Amino acid sequence: MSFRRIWLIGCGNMASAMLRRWLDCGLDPAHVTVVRPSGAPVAPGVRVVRDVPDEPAPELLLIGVKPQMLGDVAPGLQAASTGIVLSILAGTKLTSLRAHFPEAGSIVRAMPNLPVALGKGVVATVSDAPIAPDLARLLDQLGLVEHVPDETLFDAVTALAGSGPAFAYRFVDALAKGGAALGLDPAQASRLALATVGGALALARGDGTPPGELAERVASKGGSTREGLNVLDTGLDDLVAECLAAATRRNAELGG
Ligand SMILES: NC(=O)C1=CN([C@@H]2O[C@H](COP(=O)(O)OP(=O)(O)OC[C@H]3O[C@@H](n4cnc5c(N)ncnc54)[C@H](OP(=O)(O)O)[C@@H]3O)[C@@H](O)[C@H]2O)C=CC1
Ligand SMILES: O=C(O)[C@@H]1CCC=N1
Repeated sequence: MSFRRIWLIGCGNMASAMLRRWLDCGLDPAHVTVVRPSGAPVAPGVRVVRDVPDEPAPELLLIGVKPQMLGDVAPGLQAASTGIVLSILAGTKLTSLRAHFPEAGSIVRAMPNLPVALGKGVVATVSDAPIAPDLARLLDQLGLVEHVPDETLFDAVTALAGSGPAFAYRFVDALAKGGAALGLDPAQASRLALATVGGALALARGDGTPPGELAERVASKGGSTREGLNVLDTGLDDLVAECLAAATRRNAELGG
């Protein structure tokens, strides 16, 4: 048995990426209702409404609005939140979610990232009860699922995995810009950067060799890669650590 009634409250960049994957994996669109102020269509067969329907509560209620909106939307969701509440809100803790949804059967906090649209994302979870098998199946379809039982680490997980795609895209852009600065055609440099990083990650994933070791394999002794790595090694680790710390701090602020 899988869920027959799933409501998504908000369907922006992140929730729509999750829904896209679930529909691709065979979720019946007739089982899905999206509540969004714009009423913008989502996918064929998915009901989209502007207001919370006056109907029996869904089995799964996904909260996909911005964290700052939670206080506005929660009062209108009391009757709708008696099943499983799944929150993807950055920063927002289980205790806060429980306060907003006191009647929820269970509350699951998940932190997905955009590649879930292709089933190649990451979803970190923490919950106030064991995750129901039907929900676990849906989450598994999104990519790597990591349970993070210590919720105090969730802001850091959000920085690394939730925001991580943005940081990775910045690196790809920097590679392309660097190539263009050396005279390559910018469009060609972008293609080269994306294909190079995509291929490098595919190799790392398939190979099982730690990325640090793979980097050493590219850097032939006395060769040019070493010269480049020497430059990165003067500050990349510190810069990325600062980047994650800044994002982690902001997640904590968003949580109030
Ligand atoms: N973007 C990402 O990569 C990630 C985001 N998240 C989390 O996902 C959540 C959403 O982020 P994101 O998708 O980027 O944001 P978006 O701005 O893309 O989407 C926000 C959604 O909220 C909807 N909305 C606004 N007000 C209401 C309301 N009153 N009732 C119902 N829906 C409403 C909007 O509706 P409409 O479309 O009609 O305007 C929109 O669909 C955040 O909490 C964020 O922390 C987590 C991990 C990664
Ligand atoms: O930027 C944000 O607030 C959210 C959290 C993780 C990714 N996007």
